[in-house]
Amino acid sequence: MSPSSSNNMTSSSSSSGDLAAGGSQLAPSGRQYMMSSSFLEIQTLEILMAVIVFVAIHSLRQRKRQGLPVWPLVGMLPSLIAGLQRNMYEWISDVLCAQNGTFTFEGPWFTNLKCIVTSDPRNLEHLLKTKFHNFPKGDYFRDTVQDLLGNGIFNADDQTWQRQRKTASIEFHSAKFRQLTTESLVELVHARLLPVLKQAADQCVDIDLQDVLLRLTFDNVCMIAFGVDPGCLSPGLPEIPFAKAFEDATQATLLRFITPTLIWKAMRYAELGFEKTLKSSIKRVDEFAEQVIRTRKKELENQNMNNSRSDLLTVFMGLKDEQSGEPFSDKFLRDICVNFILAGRDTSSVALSWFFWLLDQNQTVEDRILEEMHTIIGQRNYETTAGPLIFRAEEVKKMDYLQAALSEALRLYPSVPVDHKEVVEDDVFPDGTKLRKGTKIIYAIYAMGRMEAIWGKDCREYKPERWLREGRFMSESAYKFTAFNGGPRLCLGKDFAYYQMKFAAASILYRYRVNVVQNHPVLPKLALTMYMKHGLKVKLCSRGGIN
Ligand code: HEM
Repeated sequence: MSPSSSNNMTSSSSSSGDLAAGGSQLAPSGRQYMMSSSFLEIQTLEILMAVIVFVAIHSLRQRKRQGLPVWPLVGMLPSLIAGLQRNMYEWISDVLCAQNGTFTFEGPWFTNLKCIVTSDPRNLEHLLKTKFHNFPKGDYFRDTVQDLLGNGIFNADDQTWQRQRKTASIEFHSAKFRQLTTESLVELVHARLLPVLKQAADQCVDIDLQDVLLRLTFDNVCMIAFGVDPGCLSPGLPEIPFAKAFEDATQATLLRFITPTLIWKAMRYAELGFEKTLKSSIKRVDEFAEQVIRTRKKELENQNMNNSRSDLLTVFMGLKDEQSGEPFSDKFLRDICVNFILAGRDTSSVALSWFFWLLDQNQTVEDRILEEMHTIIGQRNYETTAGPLIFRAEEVKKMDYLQAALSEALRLYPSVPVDHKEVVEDDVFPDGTKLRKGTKIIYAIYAMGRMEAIWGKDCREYKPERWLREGRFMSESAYKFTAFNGGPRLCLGKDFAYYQMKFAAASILYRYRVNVVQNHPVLPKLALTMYMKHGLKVKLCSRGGIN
């Protein structure tokens, strides 16, 4: 109803009141005209209301599919928007639990927001392993993330992907790379992380642990991917423009997935809203990557450093494009670097943040981690007691309970909460869902951790014990626990990530109790990886007398 029609109705009702009182100033013909025109307006309104109610009831009754109302024109979009207001991942989990693990989302008819969402391990195995070639990332995904990720490993299929995977895999499994990662971690944790935490503890100030951990993994991945140290984790926690630009870019890229393609493309063209942010943040990301590539090229020209460096960038610079026989272009090197930063920075840090938050609520789990840690240290020879305690690689590997506690955190809060594939040829999922060529598939990793059918009645509880058999850590099928993906695209950094998380967590827990600040709001943020929306504000309590 328009404001003017509302005013008319008010004035007409008051004039009818005046009429009843016999006090009207209006001539009879004017009065009749007023009455008939208000009558017409009311009738039109009533008809309009009746049509709206009819359409609503009809669509709710007739077209409620998979528990979700399908509205004319806009499909299931209203339900998605309502889900976004609350917590999108919980909304998806609720729908999937009610629909036994698979449902079809239908967006507005004029958009391409239609996809099949699944959390069924049988479908996951089919998707990620058995019929791997029938489910690439696909054109829709590539088009959506192209501006940020280019042709890097996350965004590539077929030979472009295979080439990067093979090279990176050899590198990740080389002794030199393992040595680089272990050494860089000792340096980062002991010379940077612990002093920053000590300062916060000594001064009794709250600290955003997620921010600190993101700085740690950012510096770490830059060291192993680029061979440069950006110094993000240092006293005073300086703002690093590249890190900020990277975060803005990943967030804006995710928004493209929930915006009709035509709309975000128009926004990109007109440089509006999140597209404007994306453009400027990608520019800053590119500037950083280009500078690193230029510097490395100069270094390699001036000195023969090929043998002394073992970072990924140097390895890829030494290779040639199989098709052209030429060295890789700077643009391709930039894509490789940006993809590895995304892979290595935003995953372990957010996983650790959820882990510390869960630990704060589960004292018995923390006690068991400490007990395990002290038993392992107790097996040391006593000639090495001087100086700060630095966990050794073989000790970290023995920490089975800690590994179980981290896996349990990842089960409930996977760093990559949803992932995407596209159907190449018509197919059928093992659960009977028909898949048409070109259909988009979302596999809901977050929801999988909340399925009773997969984990049992206690699926929402934090129980590291479910990962242990006779005290030893036992990994689960990648199609049931998909936090690291599965099949040929299994996370390449999985072993490194566990080592990194265990080393950092043990080094912190050995020295501090991490208390989450009371009433600090903890919610997932809508981004490509599962950041905590408001960070993780904590107070650190020194365990006393430990260096
Ligand atoms: C808790 C930590 C981590 C988690 C939960 C995790 C999870 C994942 C997931 C879900 C994927 C599949 C993504 C996709 O295909 O869309 C993936 C791929 C990948 N991860 Fe990780 N990751 C972690 C840490 C790391 C680290 C530290 C690195 C490297 C420094 C890394 C390197 C990679 C790479 C290179 C891929 C691409 C594999 C491919 O497509 O062939 N990850 N990871």
